[in-house]
Amino acid sequence: MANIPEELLEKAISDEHINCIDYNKFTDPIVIGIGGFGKVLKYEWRDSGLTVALKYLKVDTSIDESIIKDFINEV
Ligand SMILES: Nc1ncnc2c1ncn2[C@@H]1O[C@H](COP(=O)(O)OP(=O)(O)OP(=O)(O)O)[C@@H](O)[C@H]1O
Repeated sequence: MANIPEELLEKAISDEHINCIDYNKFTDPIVIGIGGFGKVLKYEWRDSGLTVALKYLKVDTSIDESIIKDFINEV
C-alpha cells in the first residue's frame, strides 16, 4: 500500500522545497513550545554555530494528507 505522508515529504525534499539535514547534526534539545503540529524544540546545529528551533510532525499512515500538505507549506 502506498505511504502517502512519506511520499509527500520525499517529494518536497526532492523538489528542494524542504532541506533534509541529518538529525545527528542537532544537539542539546530543550522543549520550547507546542504548536498545531506538535512539539517545538531548541537545538544547537553542530558545525553551523547556529541555535535553531525544530518543529516535530508525528507521521504515521493514519495522518490526514491535508495535515502533511499544511506542514510542508508552513516550512
Ligand atoms: N523560532 C522559534 N523560536 C522560539 N520559539 C519558537 C520558535 N518557533 C516556535 N516557537 C515556540 O513554539 C510554539 C509553537 O510554535 P508553532 O509555530 O509550531 O505554533 P503555532 O504557530 O502556535 O501553531 P501552528 O503550528 O499551528 O502554526 C510557539 O508558540 C513558540 O513558543
